[in-house]
Amino acid sequence: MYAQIVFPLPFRNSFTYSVPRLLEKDVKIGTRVVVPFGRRVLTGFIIALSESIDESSSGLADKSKIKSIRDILDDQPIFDSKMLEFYRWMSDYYLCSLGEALKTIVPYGTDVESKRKIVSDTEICRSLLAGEKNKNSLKAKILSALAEKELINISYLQKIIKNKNVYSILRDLEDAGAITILNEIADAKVRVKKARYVRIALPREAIYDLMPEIERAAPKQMLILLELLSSAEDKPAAEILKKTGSSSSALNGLVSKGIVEIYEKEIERTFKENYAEEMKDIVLSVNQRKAVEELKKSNGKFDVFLLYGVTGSGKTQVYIEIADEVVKSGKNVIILVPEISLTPQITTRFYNKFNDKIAVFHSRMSLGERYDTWRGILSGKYSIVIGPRSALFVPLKNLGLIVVDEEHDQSYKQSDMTPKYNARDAAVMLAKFNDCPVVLGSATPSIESMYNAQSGKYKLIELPERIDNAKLPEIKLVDVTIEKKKKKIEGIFSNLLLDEIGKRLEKKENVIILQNRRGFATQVYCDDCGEVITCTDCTVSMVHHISKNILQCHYCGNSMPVPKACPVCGSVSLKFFGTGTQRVEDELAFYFPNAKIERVDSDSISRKGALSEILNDFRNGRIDILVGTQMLSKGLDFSNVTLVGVVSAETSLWIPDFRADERTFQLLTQVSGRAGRSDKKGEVIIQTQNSKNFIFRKVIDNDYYGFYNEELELRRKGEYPPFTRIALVEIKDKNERRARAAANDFHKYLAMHKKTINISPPNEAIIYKIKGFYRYQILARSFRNQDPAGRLLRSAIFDALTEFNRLSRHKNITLIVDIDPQSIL
Ligand SMILES: Nc1ncnc2c1ncn2[C@@H]1O[C@H](COP(=O)(O)OP(=O)(O)OP(=O)(O)O)[C@@H](O)[C@H]1O
Ligand SMILES: [Zn+2]
Repeated sequence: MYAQIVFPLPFRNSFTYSVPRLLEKDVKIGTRVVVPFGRRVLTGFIIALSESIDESSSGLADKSKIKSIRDILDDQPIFDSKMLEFYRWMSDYYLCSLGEALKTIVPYGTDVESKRKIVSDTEICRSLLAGEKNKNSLKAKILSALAEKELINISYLQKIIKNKNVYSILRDLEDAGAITILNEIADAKVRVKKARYVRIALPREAIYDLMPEIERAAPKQMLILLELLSSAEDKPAAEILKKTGSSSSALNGLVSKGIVEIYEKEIERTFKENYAEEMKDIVLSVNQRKAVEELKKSNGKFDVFLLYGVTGSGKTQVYIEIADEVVKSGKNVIILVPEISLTPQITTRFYNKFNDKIAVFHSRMSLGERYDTWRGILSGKYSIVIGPRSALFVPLKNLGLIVVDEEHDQSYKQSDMTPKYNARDAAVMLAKFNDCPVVLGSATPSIESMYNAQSGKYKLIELPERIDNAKLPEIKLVDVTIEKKKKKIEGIFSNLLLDEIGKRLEKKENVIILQNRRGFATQVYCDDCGEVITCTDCTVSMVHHISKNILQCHYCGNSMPVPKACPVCGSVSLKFFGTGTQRVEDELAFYFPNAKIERVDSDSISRKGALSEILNDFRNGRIDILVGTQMLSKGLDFSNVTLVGVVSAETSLWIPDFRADERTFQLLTQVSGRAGRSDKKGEVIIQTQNSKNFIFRKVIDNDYYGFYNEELELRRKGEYPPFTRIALVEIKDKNERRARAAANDFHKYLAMHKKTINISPPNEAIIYKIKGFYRYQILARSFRNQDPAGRLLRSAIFDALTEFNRLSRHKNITLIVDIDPQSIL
């Protein structure tokens, strides 16, 4: 039997392996296997099985060269043939290999990787070294290292001789009998957790008979027995020993008498959310009921719905109702939410309804907790999975519905790793392959999704009103430049905002203050020469963090002490500029010394559980004011919040990116939507230096459609999505010249397609250097009417990649293709 295997690596073809007789009964399409690959051992996915192979077509010269599978990792498939079609689409659409697409199924840390070691015959190595004429040659260096040590890791060898190209020499040495290369499989990073459990091995009657004797001779054993008899369930050995204060010798005594047995049992690691809310009894409003009825019209078949419901319109309850219907019909549901660690509220509400039928994923879980939850899904334990973008790829069978909450959110885009998928768009495809409906919900739908709804591709459902007749908040704009002239601004706050905060504190109402930059001051510059202190590895300014009194780069994490003088001219008049959340918190504490203030940003909530605690305290009135970044704009539902303040609205508006307006509109509308969600009226004060920008009018008027229409025109003029399909190619290297040369090369190959697609010249990226890499970008686009599915665009890039890898002298640089990029910075 033969298996076709793909690897989570950039090569696109599959490889043929033979299946040893012993493993034949366990190999299945969709399982992971461990196989030799070149000189490594890798984990791959079986995508096909066959009894024989067609030697002419597989390009194999010799059947005897086919290697065999070593091991099978999964006892059941983690994907089926339908899923395989979906992952083929992913690899085709995002231009990655099938193996790279399949890798998204597997939770991080469960791969088996190879760690290779060399065992050397030091004698032979020494004599070979003596025979080397050039003692500075690479071979001589390798030999002298091997003559010293009998056992050495290849990676360590590469490090001490400062050269990676050791393989061909090592192969020669192995042929010469000087060394043996061992493949040692390093264990996966996560494994099933097991613990020793104790159970009673005799009938109770028999034990009662033995008791008097045990009590007399071994009182500790008696304590253990009583503990075991007191509960109906088996207990972990460690727990029993601790509880009875006895040592393991007492327990072993009972084992040797045959009274108890010790066995191994799997411990399931689960995450317990600290945040809790009571379950409300909810009767759907008329609009909610209508929405649910609309959704049910799909009859379980593929359909895409855009649920546009204003903030506080009760979208969550609509998801819960429809999910409940689907689960009752025997099918399963995936709910995607943005960066779930930030939204314990929505998970808690689902949890209250579905209890142990629901599996929750989020970034605060440990690897073990994730792995166990994942295996629980595979074994069919759960009907609903809720999580961030990666939850789309869980091995949940029999899918009946996908919900993407806050579909406009940027965090659905994978921006760090290949494939750079957008989980919202992938969700639509996954629903298509499974022939089930998908619901995209938002109070600020993305331009693309609304365009699809307007053009009839998606079905639009609206929730135009807030629950319980709550009104949308009243929004006021404060022009900081004008207020400064009138001397109506102190520090970073306008008098108006300070007054309003004061009023809320008196009334014991709550306040949310948004400033979308973390740190204290976002720029440090020299007042004499104008030098701005930037990161040594990135072309961005360093941010002052006051708690540790350091400057930190938010792109690479580099930090340094605050300099005493300008590094260029030596002047001591360094100025701190730009406002981060720490400074906002600091100033608020100055104006309102008696208020309880907490900060929510990625610095302050890094500790597990910190966010849940803060939100609990906020809900229970132990915190008056929350200050934070965009984290505060997402889905928070606290009825006592009556004021939202935005310190400076332009943090995202000035970013030179075609989505800057859209992002800013969404952020301001969403954060405003946290105010006035109950009978208490809400108010929002937005401070800006840019009051003329059109988006502010739209935010103030709660005019989503007005914003949409105006922005759509700008996109049409700028030739951006949804009118074009775009792809961003990033070429980067630590060597500036090489990066530029490679970008020019790639551009040359891509330009061969300039009849069908529109290609920008290779430009320096706006952030030219990140983590020491110089970055060049090429923006490619095709027009929707000529290339509706984006096929021309992708095939042009694919061809250029092939040519580049075949011909360019610079192919060793890093090249990243981003289809449908979220930003072009
Ligand atoms: N039919 C109902 N009757 C009473 N209360 C309801 C009803 N539906 C929802 N609610 C409550 O209304 C509040 C707002 O609902 P929810 O948080 O789902 O709004 P949302 O549309 O998701 O808003 P946002 O987009 O701002 O996150 C919640 O506290 C929820 O429990
Ligand atoms: Zn940096």
